[in-house]
Amino acid sequence: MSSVLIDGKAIGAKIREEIKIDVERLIERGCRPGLAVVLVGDDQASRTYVKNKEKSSTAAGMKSEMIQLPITVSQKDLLDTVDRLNNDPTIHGILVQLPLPPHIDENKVIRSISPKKDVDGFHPENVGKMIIGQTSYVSCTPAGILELLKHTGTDISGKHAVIVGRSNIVGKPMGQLLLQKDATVTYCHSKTENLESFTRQADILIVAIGQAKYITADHIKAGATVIDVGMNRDENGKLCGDVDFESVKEKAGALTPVPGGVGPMTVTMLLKNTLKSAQLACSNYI
Ligand SMILES: Nc1nc2c(c(=O)[nH]1)N[C@@H](CN(C=O)c1ccc(C(=O)N[C@@H](CCC(=O)O)C(=O)O)cc1)CN2
Repeated sequence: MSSVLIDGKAIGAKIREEIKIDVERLIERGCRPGLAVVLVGDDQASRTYVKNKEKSSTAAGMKSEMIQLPITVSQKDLLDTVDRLNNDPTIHGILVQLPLPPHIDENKVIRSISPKKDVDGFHPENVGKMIIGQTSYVSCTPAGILELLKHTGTDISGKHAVIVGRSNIVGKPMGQLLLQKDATVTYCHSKTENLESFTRQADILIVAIGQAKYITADHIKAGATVIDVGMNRDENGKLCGDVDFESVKEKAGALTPVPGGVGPMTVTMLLKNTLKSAQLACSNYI
């Protein structure tokens, strides 16, 4: 393997230790950060992520409340649950696990979360602030990727960052964050013609398309930093990313693995946002 492996598990663990210390400090001052996670239905992957969030927030010393609602829950009951959490002073961060079942209006649910407790950074108020460079909660996966780039000393300013994928929670905010760090940003997506002609120009390539091992060594420039956001199962049922790790590792300068790359950073950034929300809320009465 010629490329540097970007170890999100290790970097995330280091940041979580720092978060834990700050949580202890806040508790000493009478304020325990609280995170509420709402899960609708029993999708296996979502259950795993939610359990992980619950476990990680508890390990950081936070209060953790997991609310599981049936897949048949009405939109009203879900909005009422969010409303209750918005008004609970012991809860500083609220997230509703995505995806939601089709009968629920996802945008309406996201908009119902108080922007002050929107630790996922999905509320339009936080997205808008992020785009114009104001302090806000930033979507956890792109925020985690920025941390990975920082920890690996990757130059961003003036570099060409190519984002493959344009979701609201990863691709779009990722490009904006890199733009703020003075990268030249290109967005590619399912309708992009001749994808390789763009990805081969990338100094930093971020891939979030949900297609197992789609990006191969032929798609990349030698020495590029490649960040794999994918979470798929291969033909043997083994977890894999959107990047063909085995071929790309021989050509990239640095590369994230799946698992152990971006995923652990997503949860770490969630804890960081929850801590920040608690610090802000508690500074009002401490
Ligand atoms: N409300 C939200 N919903 C969803 C988000 C989100 O940020 N907020 N992101 C994804 C899923 N996700 C977090 O919720 C997530 C996915 C994967 C991981 C992770 O740590 N993956 C591990 C492997 C896990 C496994 O073994 O299955 C890894 O990459 O090492 C964390 C968070 C969609 N929904």
